[in-house]
Amino acid sequence: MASSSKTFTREEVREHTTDDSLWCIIDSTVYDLTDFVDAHPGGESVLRQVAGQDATTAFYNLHRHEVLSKYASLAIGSVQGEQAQVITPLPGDLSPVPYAEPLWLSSHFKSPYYKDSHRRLQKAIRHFTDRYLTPEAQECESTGRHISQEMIDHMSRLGILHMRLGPGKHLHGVNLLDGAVDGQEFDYFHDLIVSQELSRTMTRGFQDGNMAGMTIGLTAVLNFARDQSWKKKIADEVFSGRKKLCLAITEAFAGSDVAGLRTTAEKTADGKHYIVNGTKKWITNATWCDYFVTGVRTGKGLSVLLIPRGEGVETKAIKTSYSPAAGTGYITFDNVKVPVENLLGEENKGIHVILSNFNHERWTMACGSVRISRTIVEECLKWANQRLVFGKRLIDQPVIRLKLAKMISLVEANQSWLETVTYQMCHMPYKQQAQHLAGPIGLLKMSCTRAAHEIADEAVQIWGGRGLTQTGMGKHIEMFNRTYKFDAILGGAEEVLGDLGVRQAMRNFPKAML
Ligand code: HEM
Repeated sequence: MASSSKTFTREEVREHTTDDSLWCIIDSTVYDLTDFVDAHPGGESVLRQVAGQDATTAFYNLHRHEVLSKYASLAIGSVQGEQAQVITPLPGDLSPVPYAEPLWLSSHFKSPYYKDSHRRLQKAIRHFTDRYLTPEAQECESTGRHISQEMIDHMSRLGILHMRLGPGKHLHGVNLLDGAVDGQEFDYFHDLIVSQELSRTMTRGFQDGNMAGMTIGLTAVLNFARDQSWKKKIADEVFSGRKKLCLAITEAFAGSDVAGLRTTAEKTADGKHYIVNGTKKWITNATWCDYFVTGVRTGKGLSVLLIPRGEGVETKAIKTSYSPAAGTGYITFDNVKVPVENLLGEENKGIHVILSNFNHERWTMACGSVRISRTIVEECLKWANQRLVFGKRLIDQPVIRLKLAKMISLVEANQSWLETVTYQMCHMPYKQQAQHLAGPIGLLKMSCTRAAHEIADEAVQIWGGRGLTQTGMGKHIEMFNRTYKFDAILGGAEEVLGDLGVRQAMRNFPKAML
């Protein structure tokens, strides 16, 4: 952390113990805290108590390492003949902490699934996330500000928006992270990497605010638009970041029970328009979107319409337990006139459009949920290793080790299952995926979010009050414990997905008897 090449002996540091000159040592770096004492969020007295001393242990018991980067200007040099021991991660770095990375990224472990292009992509997107996305994400998460247009433009230029939709023709010829991967080569493992790396910002509200509406909504346009040039226009607008799009299915009347939707679309007498009336609730990104991919009731069934924001469309923010950065909204459609050309798929057969979207959405959520859980494990391992209580490190208590063992096992098991399912996705056409994988993906998502529930619970117990505090050392634990439920509800509640998995397994049950 030392920003200056000056060196001091420990004796010299010991002479600076007054309000006129107050120094201390943290990890071999010498800090001049004279002008900082008044401003220290932890108060003045604690700094006076360590004046002239080595405060390394006290510091790491109370602060995250990143505090030192933020206040690097207080460093005046280092202790003669000593070197800083604590690792300061640089953007893009892999974590050396055990279980902090999936096995395929840990030295000594092999995986049959990942090729060079996956490794290149992982490096590039991690660097992007650490360097650019995380600082904005952390700020938006706490202030509730929506993602900036600059960030959207940046992601568009790097093809990150395109990659969010998974493999497909929309990636052909697109520059993906300056050539990290060719669009034709992009498979579901690349997709998994993008999802997992982006969720490392540890900002669950912002994570959805980061174009989740587009991720789950634009696929319906790409797969079901009836006119190619219209499809291209919408896709270009959204991929370029000029227009924002979200998926508007859920209503106060119907959540996981899609068939219960009540928003109606009636055709005008001349057959050129639909008139849409109804409401939508909990719609991610709704407050700032231009297009709404909307589930509506049309006479004999459900249909899906792309509704542009305009006369009769109103959105208002819904306060949820995660950040307003997600743009979660309530939408009202009052006599909204929508051209029939905006129909996606066939009239009255919209359930097919809606359901075909679900698998990818649920799988993406499983990717994110496991990755965030993993970072929580890393946080807990670091904390248990550095926290001193009752005269020992937390990790020296068997009860803490047992909690960690359970958390690690859950994460590793789910990541392995995720990779197995992903491998199947890579080897099945989209139609077969819907047939064979809807059940397993439902069970996988359920497993990941049940695990998240256990992990959040144990993590807070390990962290105590810090796990309930939005700033400071346990901020990620607090965020996770407050928001892990979003993955357990959005995209299909755990119970509904578990049920789907078992029902699908029973559909072609053999005549097998005990
Ligand atoms: C370079 C030196 C230091 C800097 C830049 C610094 C900065 C900060 C900051 C930013 C916070 C707010 C909480 C957070 O963001 O983590 C904080 C809290 C605190 N600091 Fe420091 N600090 C330094 C050294 C120390 C030392 C040596 C001690 C104790 C011996 C100390 C004791 C505390 C305490 C008790 C809190 C409140 C912790 C809590 O609320 O959980 N600080 N410090």
